[in-house]
Amino acid sequence: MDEKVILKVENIWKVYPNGIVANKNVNFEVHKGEIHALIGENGAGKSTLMKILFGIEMPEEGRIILNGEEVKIENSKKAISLGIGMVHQHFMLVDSLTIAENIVLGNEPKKYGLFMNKAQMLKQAKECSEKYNFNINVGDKIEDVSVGVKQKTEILKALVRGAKVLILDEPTAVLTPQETKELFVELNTLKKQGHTIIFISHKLNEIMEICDRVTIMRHGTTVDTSFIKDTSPQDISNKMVGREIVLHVDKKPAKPGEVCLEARDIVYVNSIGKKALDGVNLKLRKGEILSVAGVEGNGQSELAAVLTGMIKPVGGSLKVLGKEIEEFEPAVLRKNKLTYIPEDRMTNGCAAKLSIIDNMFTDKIESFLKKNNVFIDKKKMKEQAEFLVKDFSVLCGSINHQVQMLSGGNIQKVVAARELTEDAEIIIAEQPTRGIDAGASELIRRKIVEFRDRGAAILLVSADLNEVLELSDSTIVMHNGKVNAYFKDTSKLTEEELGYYMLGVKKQTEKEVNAIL
Ligand SMILES: Nc1ncnc2c1ncn2[C@@H]1O[C@H](COP(=O)(O)OP(=O)(O)OP(=O)(O)O)[C@@H](O)[C@H]1O
Repeated sequence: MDEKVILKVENIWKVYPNGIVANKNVNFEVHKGEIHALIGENGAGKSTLMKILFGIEMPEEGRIILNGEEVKIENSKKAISLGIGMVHQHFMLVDSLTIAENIVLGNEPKKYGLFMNKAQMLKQAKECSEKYNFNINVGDKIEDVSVGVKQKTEILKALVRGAKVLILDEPTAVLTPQETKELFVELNTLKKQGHTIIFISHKLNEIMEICDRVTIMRHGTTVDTSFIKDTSPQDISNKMVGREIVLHVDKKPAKPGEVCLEARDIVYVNSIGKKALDGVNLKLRKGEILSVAGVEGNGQSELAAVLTGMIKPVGGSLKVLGKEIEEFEPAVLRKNKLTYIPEDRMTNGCAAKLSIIDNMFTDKIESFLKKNNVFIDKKKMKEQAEFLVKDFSVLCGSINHQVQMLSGGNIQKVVAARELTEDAEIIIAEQPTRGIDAGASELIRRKIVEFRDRGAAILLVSADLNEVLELSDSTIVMHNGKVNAYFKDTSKLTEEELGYYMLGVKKQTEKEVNAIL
């Protein structure tokens, strides 16, 4: 066995109970001390392969060789004992505990073998964060820290448990440019200390910046591995989808029309009594894309939830298409032609156990009634669902498959296909392309611009600053439940500048912020 290879998978096959072959004959080799990117379209089989390496799924066939020896990884405990760690996109931390407590959770140092030794625990956590040059205060509570710090905690948790191979699932999806830079410095430190990192991402520019090699998956199998220095974003996208992906969406200047959504002094208090929205004002006009930027947890999600009737504010007023809305109810708002792509697609975006076709049309049954107004035109419904599946490139065996059987990105495409309907006049799109591959992301971005050009109003809540800068005409930035900046013309902004407002390092005056009204 080649000395430099730390992990090798050979001829892996994984067939899910519904017959979907998620991994077929996968061969993948990772070198000791490298940052290795794994990229592929939604549904290409990346998560399945990583779940196999972390013991969440077992393959039907194939071998995993770690440090030259064949291993069986029956569960995550075994993966951890073998030195494999994984940081998922959704953090698995206890909010009410400190960073240190989270890091040692399950392995707490004990006094007399009984009580938690707090001093020892803090010391251990501090030493670990210093060893890896992580600049954090281990005594802080998770509920008080930024997303970037939560992510560092997750990485430290894996390192404390002895991870030598670290799998990171889209680690930059929720980070500001500054936090991403910091993460990359830390990853390079880990690399220098001999750790190996598998970096799953849809972001080609980041892969080019931080990774040493890249493996491309397509239709369940690994099709190519290259050194980053020998490849290019175009080359990677060609191998991934068989064509060059246009990474930029052209758009003409906006022609904003009348105001169709107006929120005044919105206040929302969350379950722990904190003002998650503290007097938010905004006006959204027809024919414009207004984006809401912010580090996660600064009120953007709550704002989208209030505007779509998912949660009730304790103060403020809302006008939709010129009418004052008394009841902030989803049904009332939807009647006013407001549609919503929620951030949490599994909880709010779909009924996971229902089929794709049912998810697409549950609230549009009336439009499929036959002339007798009794029976549903199932043929028309099927045709329409098949059209949308094709139009949004949803990878699925059949429109009758349960949504929970789809890969994350494909679930998002089903939700987007359902919400970007012909008659939508106001679209609230929250992280619409998160977790979506570059090709499908290009398609959704183009559709959003098409809707704008047709006169719809779009409120785009996105943590992806490249998306904010590319799509939006105007931008607001949220920090600590308030709008702390309003930019009428996004084209003059840079990611770095936005990052400063997102972190609260910069702040506009109230007059500048309220220029939106
Ligand atoms: N639990 C499951 N049951 C049945 N089929 C599944 C299950 N999980 C995934 N699949 C299917 O396996 C295939 C590969 O999915 P996987 O999640 O590995 O893709 P992926 O490359 O990680 O996609 P994404 O980028 O969207 O996360 C897809 O066709 C998906 O529908």
